[in-house]
Amino acid sequence: MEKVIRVVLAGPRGKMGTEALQLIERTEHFELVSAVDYKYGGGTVQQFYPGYQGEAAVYETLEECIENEKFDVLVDLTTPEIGKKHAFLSLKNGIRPVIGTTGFTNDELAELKELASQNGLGCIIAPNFAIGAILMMKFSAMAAKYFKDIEIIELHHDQKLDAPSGTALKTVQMIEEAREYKRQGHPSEVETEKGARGAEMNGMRVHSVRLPGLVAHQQVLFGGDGQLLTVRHDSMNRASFMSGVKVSIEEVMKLSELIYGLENIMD
Ligand SMILES: NC(=O)C1=CN([C@@H]2O[C@H](COP(=O)(O)OP(=O)(O)OC[C@H]3O[C@@H](n4cnc5c(N)ncnc54)[C@H](O)[C@@H]3O)[C@@H](O)[C@H]2O)C=CC1
Ligand SMILES: O=C(O)C1=N[C@H](C(=O)O)C[C@H](O)C1
Repeated sequence: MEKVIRVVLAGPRGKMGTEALQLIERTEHFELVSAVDYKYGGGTVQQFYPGYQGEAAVYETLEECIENEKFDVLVDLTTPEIGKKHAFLSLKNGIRPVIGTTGFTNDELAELKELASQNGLGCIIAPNFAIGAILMMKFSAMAAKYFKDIEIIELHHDQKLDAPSGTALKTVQMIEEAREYKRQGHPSEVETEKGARGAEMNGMRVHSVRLPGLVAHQQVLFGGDGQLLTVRHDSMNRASFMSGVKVSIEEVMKLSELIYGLENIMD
């Protein structure tokens, strides 16, 4: 039998958190120790997750949870601001973080990497847990060797707090590793309306669409002489992210360093 991994979930009532609760519950070798939720602090998970048979308590803050519980992994599916705070706090307290929130700067990633290595702890920061999205990024990096003119369009639901998405930022980073800086468009182009050409990153243009009805989508457009290539991924629901969350909880237990992006733990 596999060793049981004791998990705490931050953000259990969110769109991702609700899926993650179900994943933890149905996975035999995962144990939900407790949840962190500012609204239900002092209560139990049963209060907002009908049908749940366990006794996991809810803490208002991660600090309180760490003081009272023993666990292996923190899964964070809250907000960019809280995800960052929880990543540092976990590593400082001997807990392995699996962070799904986005918005980490390079300096913050470097600081967390150092902290994880110093403490010999695994830490996974995953801009996107969906296998298809990881392949979309890998294919984009491959294509960038041959097509230097690139525009990224990421499309998300209108409740998303950060723009561009973590996936778009990671895609830019992976493309940067595969191609030199190249400024997109005409050298003398002018935006008569600010923002019309999107954000400029390593010469690429990144456009963020926010609409009700969307979940999480991205297309990377490559232009060449007389040809276009589009690499696109669509998450139609949050279940698409759960196999990546499961693998991350399992893999973070075997790591003693920080991994940024699941492509680094895929064969
Ligand atoms: N890496 C990935 O593959 C994915 C990452 N995400 C990211 O995950 C995060 C959550 O996404 P959704 O579930 O769609 O958002 P959501 O808004 O539905 O859920 C966020 C939850 O966090 C809770 N929360 C806020 N502050 C908190 C705190 N201090 N302590 C505990 N809980 C707190 C909120 O009450 C809410 O229930 C976002 O940052 C999003 O960008 C979303 C989908 C996929
Ligand atoms: O907020 C979301 O929904 C998502 N966030 C991640 C991101 O910023 O890339 C992953 C996915 O796109 C969904």
